[in-house]
Amino acid sequence: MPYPIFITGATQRLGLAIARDLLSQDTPVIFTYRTPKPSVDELVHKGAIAVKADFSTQAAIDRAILEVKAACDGLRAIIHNASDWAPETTDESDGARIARMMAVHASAPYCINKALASYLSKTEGIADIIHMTDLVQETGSEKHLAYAASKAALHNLTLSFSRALAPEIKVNSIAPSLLMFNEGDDEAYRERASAKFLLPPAPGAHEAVNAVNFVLGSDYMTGQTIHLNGGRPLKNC
Ligand SMILES: NC(=O)C1=CN([C@@H]2O[C@H](COP(=O)(O)OP(=O)(O)OC[C@H]3O[C@@H](n4cnc5c(N)ncnc54)[C@H](OP(=O)(O)O)[C@@H]3O)[C@@H](O)[C@H]2O)C=CC1
Ligand SMILES: Nc1nc2c(c(=O)[nH]1)N=C([C@H](O)[C@@H](O)CO)CN2
Repeated sequence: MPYPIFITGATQRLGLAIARDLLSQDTPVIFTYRTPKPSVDELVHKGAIAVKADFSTQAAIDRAILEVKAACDGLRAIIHNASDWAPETTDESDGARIARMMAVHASAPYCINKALASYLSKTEGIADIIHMTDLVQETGSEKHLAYAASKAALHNLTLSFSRALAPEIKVNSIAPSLLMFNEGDDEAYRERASAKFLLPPAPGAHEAVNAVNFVLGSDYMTGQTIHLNGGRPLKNC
């Protein structure tokens, strides 16, 4: 039996597509979820192990790490997908918002990678850590300042962990921009967004699935970012 892949926030959209794809390849999966929903049961029914975790607090991050350690002897990979695309208008103080964004996108991956690196080292061949980041780590975002800053921190962790964990563990990022629209994005938003890309935006979750499989299949790539952004940085530059 191969060691499992641990994926955070795996019960909707990109994370769910990645988890389903791994299970279809007979790769065991351990996943976290925050909100109970039918996809939790679906993944468990397919053999995955569920860990309930809200990464907003350090205590919850530490609890999740203990649960993952109890659920396996080793890991093939960790995929940090859990994320909250919080705008600057959320009903909380600025201090609370930046602390929460940093907890979910930087503290959780940092603590999980440090705590589980020895589990990854047990895998036969090279193990992987994949950080789901975002184009805005490089551009910033006037509507999602705290979110963008925390994704930039995660990008930086890709660089540091790739140095610290080689050669046993590869560490890479996948940095999307608009792979999927959200429910509630109206036609005007979709048209405005589409004008910002060289390629038609919102291609779907399979783009992330393909990128994950490429990273897992490579023995010679670490500290890198796969940019899935439809050429957005080159539009009108
Ligand atoms: N979709 C896109 O176009 C883009 C995606 N990305 C990145 O790709 C990844 C996947 O994107 P997407 O599928 O759209 O993400 P979603 O926002 O749809 O889902 C992210 C998941 O993260 C979980 N999550 C949110 N907050 C927390 C928290 N505090 N603690 C634990 N889990 C939490 C949610 O869990 P639950 O549902 O259980 O509450 C949710 O299932 C993310 O890292 C995202 O930033 C980057 C750029 C563009
Ligand atoms: N956790 C999430 N992060 C992001 C999402 C999302 O829905 N959940 N969406 C985006 C946008 O598609 C953005 O890329 C469009 O400009 C970014 N991050």
